[in-house]
Amino acid sequence: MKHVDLVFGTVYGSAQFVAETLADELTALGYQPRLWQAHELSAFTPEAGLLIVVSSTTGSGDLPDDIQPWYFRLKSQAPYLPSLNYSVIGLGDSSYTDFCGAGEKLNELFAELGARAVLPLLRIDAMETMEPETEAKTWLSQWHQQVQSGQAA
Ligand SMILES: Cc1cc2nc3c(=O)[nH]c(=O)nc-3n(C[C@H](O)[C@H](O)[C@H](O)COP(=O)(O)O)c2cc1C
Repeated sequence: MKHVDLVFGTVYGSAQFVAETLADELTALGYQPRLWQAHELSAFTPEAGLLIVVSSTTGSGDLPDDIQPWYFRLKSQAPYLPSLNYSVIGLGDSSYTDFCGAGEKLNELFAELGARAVLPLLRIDAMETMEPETEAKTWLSQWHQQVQSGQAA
C-alpha cells in the first residue's frame, strides 16, 4: 500500500476541502494518505515517495499564512529531494493578475529541490467552477495512472 503525504494551504477552506476529498479518494484507490494539518508542518520535511500539495493564492500571488512557514523553511534549508514525486494543485481566480501564483511558487520550489513532478501544475479557476474538488478528482485519476504505470515511485 503506497503512502501519500497531503499538504494544503488555505484562507477560506476550499483548498483544505479539496485535500480532504483527495484523501478519501486515495483511500478508496488503495493508497495510505496522510493529511498534514498546518500546525504539524513544522515537523514535516518530505524526503521520498508521493507528495500532493493543494494551495490557494491570496494577496497578490501570495501563499496563505498556514503554508508560508513550511514553504520558506524548505526554501531556506533547500534539502535535495531526488526521491520525492510531487504534484501541486493551485486554486486561484483568473480575474487576479497573478493567477495561481502560490501554486506556481510551490511547484517551482519542488523542481528546484530536485524532486520529480508526477504531473504538471493543475490550476483550478474559481471563475470557472464552484466545485474545485470535482476537477481535483478527475485530475487524481490521471495521477493514479501515472503512479500505477511506474512513472512515479
Ligand atoms: C483577498 C484575496 C486575494 C486573492 N488573490 C489571488 C491571487 O493573487 N491570485 C489568484 O489566482 N487568486 C487569488 N484569490 C482567489 C483565491 O485563491 C480563490 O478564491 C481560492 O479558491 C480560495 O481558496 P481557499 O478557500 O482555499 O482560500 C484571492 C482571493 C482573495 C479573497
